[in-house]
Amino acid sequence: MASSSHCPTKVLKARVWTMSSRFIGVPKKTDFKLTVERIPDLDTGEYLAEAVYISVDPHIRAISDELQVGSAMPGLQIARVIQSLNRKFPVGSYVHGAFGWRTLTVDKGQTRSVPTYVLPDYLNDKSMEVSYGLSLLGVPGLAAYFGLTEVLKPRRGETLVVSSVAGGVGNFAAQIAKKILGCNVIGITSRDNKAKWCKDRGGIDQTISYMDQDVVEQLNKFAPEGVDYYFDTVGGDIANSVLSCMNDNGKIAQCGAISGYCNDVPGKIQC
Ligand SMILES: NC(=O)C1=CN([C@@H]2O[C@H](COP(=O)(O)OP(=O)(O)OC[C@H]3O[C@@H](n4cnc5c(N)ncnc54)[C@H](OP(=O)(O)O)[C@@H]3O)[C@@H](O)[C@H]2O)C=CC1
Ligand SMILES: CCCCCC(=O)/C=C/[C@H]1[C@H](O)CC(=O)[C@@H]1CCCCCCC(=O)O
Repeated sequence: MASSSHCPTKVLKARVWTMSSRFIGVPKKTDFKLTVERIPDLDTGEYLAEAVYISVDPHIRAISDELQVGSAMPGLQIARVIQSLNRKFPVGSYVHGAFGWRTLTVDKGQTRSVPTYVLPDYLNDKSMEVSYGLSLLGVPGLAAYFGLTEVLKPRRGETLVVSSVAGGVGNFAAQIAKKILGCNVIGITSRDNKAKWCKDRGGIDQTISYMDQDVVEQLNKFAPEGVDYYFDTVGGDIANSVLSCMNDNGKIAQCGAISGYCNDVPGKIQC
């Protein structure tokens, strides 16, 4: 029997956010409903985890047509185990799981849409934070790292453009490309304040604020010899602009297309 602080008599309730109406355009507060769910006593092999961080991803909007109205919102979490009848998930450990937008989850450690796992012992390093399990050391960091090292494979000194460079995935991609791979990195974001953060904190070479500047004009200025690689997460007009500045045999990693996620036409995501 695994060690446990399991208390069968206490009634626990989870707060669960559900999709109360289908999204039209950008989701509104009224499209969500907060519900309460009773947590059953644990069975053998189960553990109970309390949400510490919930990741609210753009991806969820993109797949929302597949969700049932009234169902719980899906999403990744870092949750802390507070009761356990499963040796692999001891009380006090932090778990990465696709538990959705809910405060308490009973789980068996099975793979859901992504694997469920206890965070490795990087937490012993005081410079590391639990939230990194959902960011740099989670799916956004992996998407950035493998998109660069397995798909694009840029070489030192080559020019790489990253869109949504102030976002989770884009900011990791740009920093890995600059600080580890030694590329000349141009980042695209909406506004100057975000661009400044990417340059000052992220060390990105050049930035373009697409709300205030002409993307093609700026690319021609920063990359007069053309763009070698494009790490794209937005699609749409920005992607078309970058494409027009690509060199022959340039490479593109299509990692997302956020500009189309809030389209009202079901199933139509413009890349
Ligand atoms: N999170 C993940 O694990 C993964 C995410 N992706 C994809 O990466 C992309 C970004 O996701 P993520 O980094 O998590 O998201 P974030 O929420 O961290 O960043 C999203 C950013 O996208 C930009 N954006 C929003 N709408 C538009 C638009 N219409 N046109 C151009 N840019 C827009 C905004 O930045 P700005 O103000 O600069 O426009 C916004 O801050 C998405 O396409 C997603 O599907 C892919 C793989 C994994
Ligand atoms: C249709 C647009 C795809 C854009 C790519 C993207 O954003 C993908 C992100 C996910 C990745 O494929 C795996 C993930 O973990 C990312 C986001 C998290 C999704 C949570 C799903 C939770 C659930 O299904 O319960």
